Amino acid sequence: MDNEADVFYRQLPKVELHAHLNGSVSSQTIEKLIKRKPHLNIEHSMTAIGKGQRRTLDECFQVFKVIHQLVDTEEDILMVARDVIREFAADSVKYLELRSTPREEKSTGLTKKKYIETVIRAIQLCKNEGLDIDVRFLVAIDRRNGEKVAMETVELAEEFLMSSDDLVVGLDLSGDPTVGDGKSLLPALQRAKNCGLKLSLHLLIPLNQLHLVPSQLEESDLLLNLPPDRIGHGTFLHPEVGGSQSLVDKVLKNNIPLELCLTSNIKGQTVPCYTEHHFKYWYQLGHPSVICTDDKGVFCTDLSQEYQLAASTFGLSHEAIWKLSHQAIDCIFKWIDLQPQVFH
Ligand SMILES: CC(C)=CCNc1ncnc2c1ncn2[C@@H]1O[C@H](COP(=O)(O)O)[C@@H](O)[C@H]1O
Repeated sequence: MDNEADVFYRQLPKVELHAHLNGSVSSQTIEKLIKRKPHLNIEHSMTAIGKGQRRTLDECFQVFKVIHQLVDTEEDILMVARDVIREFAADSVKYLELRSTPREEKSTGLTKKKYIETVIRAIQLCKNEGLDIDVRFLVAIDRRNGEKVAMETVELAEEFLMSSDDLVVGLDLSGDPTVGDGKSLLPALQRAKNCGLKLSLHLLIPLNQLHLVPSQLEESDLLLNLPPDRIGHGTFLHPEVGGSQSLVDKVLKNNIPLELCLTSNIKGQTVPCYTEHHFKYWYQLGHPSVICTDDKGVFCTDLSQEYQLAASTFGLSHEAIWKLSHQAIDCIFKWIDLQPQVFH
């Protein structure tokens, strides 16, 4: 990215609302982690999906397991979070919401509480460095871990909502969509909502699952009834891709912004190609659709590149892209009390 058009995307003030911490680790940081843990015999090819490559959903989730092996101490989390924040700042991201699943690692003494505290410390250190970026945190629930862990995670998030000086703003529901039962997580999500945590929920079904698993459509319907404050991916909501008009109507009625991650969906094969990405459907409806990276490290991308891809795929002018990035800013004012001048 270095010609005049690229500079436009690079300099565009952007908002990143959907970034999983451990999926956002750059190759430079992975190199540092590999050096710290040579005994794991992890190669860089095991932690990223390169240009033109695609993986099954299951293979994508295996990649996260490899990265988790590399990031298992407080020091690792601190380094990873600081590097990720600096990289987003260097890409002119002015507001970043990181999300991450607190993990316990008995062998290193890491607890879920220390995990969250460490991410918060990284955010504060970056603030002290004077980086031009406002960073907030969503505590994530991995649906694989079931309802008990989900409820414990909500309780932990609730504690930090009170004590983190507005840095912890909400809760994310993520993880392999083919695993676990979203319905059983409803009480935890409802509790989160009741205590003032904002909810961003992954509604993501792989293409090859469509029509085969009606329970997943039912699950999405139930999750939409909460309703969430934002939707991650929303890959199958509209009727043309196996969803339904009633799902679409719920999203429209509640004006729930969508976090859309183009390259992630192509490389993870939940969408067949860029031109068929559901961005087009929601954008044409004029619905708040926020371009995001999902896992910039794993999918070898960044937010500038994702905006540029949206523009070239769907024929958007610089003016339209500017409006799109502004619409993303509007989405966050509903969540937090931010000074608008941050973006000027
Ligand atoms: C192909 C593909 C992975 C598509 C969509 N992307 C995702 N969908 C659902 N959960 C995710 C996705 N990307 C990352 N995650 C969640 O984020 C975790 C990694 O970040 P962290 O450890 O929470 O900091 C993964 O283990 C997974 O639970």
